[in-house]
Amino acid sequence: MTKLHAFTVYYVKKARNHRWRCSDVTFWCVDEHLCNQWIQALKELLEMQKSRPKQLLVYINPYGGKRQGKRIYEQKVAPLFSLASISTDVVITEHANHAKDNLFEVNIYKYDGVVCVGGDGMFSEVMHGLIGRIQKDSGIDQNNPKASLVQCNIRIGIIPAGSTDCICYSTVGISDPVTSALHIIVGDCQPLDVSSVHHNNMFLKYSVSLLGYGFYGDILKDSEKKRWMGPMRYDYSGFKTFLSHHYYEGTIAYQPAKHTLGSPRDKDSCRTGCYICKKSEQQLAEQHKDCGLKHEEGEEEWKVIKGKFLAINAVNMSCACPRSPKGLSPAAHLADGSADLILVRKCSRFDFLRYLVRHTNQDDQFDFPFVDVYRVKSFQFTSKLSEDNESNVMDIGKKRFGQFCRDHPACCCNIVNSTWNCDGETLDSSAIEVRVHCQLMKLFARGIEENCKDEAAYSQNSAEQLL
Ligand SMILES: CCCCCCCCCCCCC/C=C/[C@@H](O)[C@H](COP(=O)(O)O)NC(=O)CCCCC
Ligand SMILES: Nc1ncnc2c1ncn2[C@@H]1O[C@H](COP(=O)(O)OP(=O)(O)O)[C@@H](O)[C@H]1O
Ligand SMILES: [Ca+2]
Repeated sequence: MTKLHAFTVYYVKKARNHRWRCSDVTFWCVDEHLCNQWIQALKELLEMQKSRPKQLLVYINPYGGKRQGKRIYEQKVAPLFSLASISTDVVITEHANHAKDNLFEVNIYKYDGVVCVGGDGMFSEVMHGLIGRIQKDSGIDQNNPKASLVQCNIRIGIIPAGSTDCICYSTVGISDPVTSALHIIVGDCQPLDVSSVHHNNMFLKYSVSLLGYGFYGDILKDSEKKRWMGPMRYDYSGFKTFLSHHYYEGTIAYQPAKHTLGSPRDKDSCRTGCYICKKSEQQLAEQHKDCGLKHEEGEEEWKVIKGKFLAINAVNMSCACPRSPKGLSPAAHLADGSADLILVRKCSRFDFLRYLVRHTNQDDQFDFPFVDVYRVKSFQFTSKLSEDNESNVMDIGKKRFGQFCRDHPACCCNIVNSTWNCDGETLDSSAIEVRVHCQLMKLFARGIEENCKDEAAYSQNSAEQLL
């Protein structure tokens, strides 16, 4: 009998709904020399793909979402990394801020990327560690709201194992650990806008997805006490917050994003290879070339809006997630240097419910007289309460009354502050200054791909990426 020689090629197979799977094909050959030539040629081809990571630093939050992070990583992700010859240093976090603090201590420059296994909160922690570390190493003071921050070129990979997983869903199109692991292995790169949040020249946080005051801030504050419920806590607190129907009075000042081509009411969404984000990338490169001539932001116009709001949401991306597959702002861009500022004014409970329901169907959620949306590059918010406090017109009795009303479910009074929800973390201050930093960081992702039209297209694409 003739002796057969063989080698197996592992590759990415694209399935429905942006899901990727690892598949394999084995080649048989009678000629051993020919077989080895094939193996050598394939290895050389893979070696030429410089964007593929070889060494990764992995942080796992064992308590995120349904507490499955460790199992998901060990069973679904680690075997794929090992198949792709990626070496890893794995840290299972022991407390909040473990990953962030660790990123200030380790030699991050020896890694091709950092992977976080968890939800948006865990991603936020890793992002703060990386961006903070790069600024520290570059001598940039994060407390200066006008500082030009240094871009972070170490990519972050997200293995979704949290409660909302909006950043993963909005950049990949699905919350699926295997799909995300494969995007990391093939070395995808998706730049991402990051907003910096300051209060009185003091750095508070960075945000990449939702910065929400009012409705989403109140949901988060209430849901933190119910962490034991897992992802369901958001449904419980969402329902409770909807019933409480609190509105908040305040002033917003914003600078429109004039540099970008799109608008929040566009019908087209940001997709892989988005030309609007590419244009912003070119503008950024030009700005870096002649940084001395950079337009001073302070000189550009500010628009001011005062009012009573049920929700103030600033989103750097669509914020699509399994709860709302089109997101809070379906036409927001991942990397155009702008955020969409959504103002939901005081309205009836019924109208607010109609607004919320439109996040789950095809109808336009901005087509309401009480909803306004602006594409901005920076904004500031001051609540009526802090304005009053500053001008000393607030007496202690009024403050006490505020506390009383907040705890009273039937009362929608407006003399207490809400909390800012910053990518799932609460902020201590209600008065904030926000500035969008175009493409400050990068993810192992490629944005959401246009849907394949038919089965033939699936099989055509399937052999595209070898592992
Ligand atoms: C009548 C049905 C109405 C349903 C409306 C649903 C609209 C949902 C929009 C959700 C936007 C989510 C934006 C992302 C926020 C996350 O950063 C944050 C933290 O995530 P994680 O760390 O993974 O827990 N999640 C939230 O703030 C939860 C919002 C829940 C809203 C119900
Ligand atoms: N070992 C740990 N124990 C407690 N909290 C942690 C731990 N590791 C990370 N965290 C914190 O948990 C928070 C939520 O994590 P995340 O993974 O986003 O889960 P979820 O999506 O369920 O909120 C993050 O802000 C992170 O700082
Ligand atoms: Ca953006």
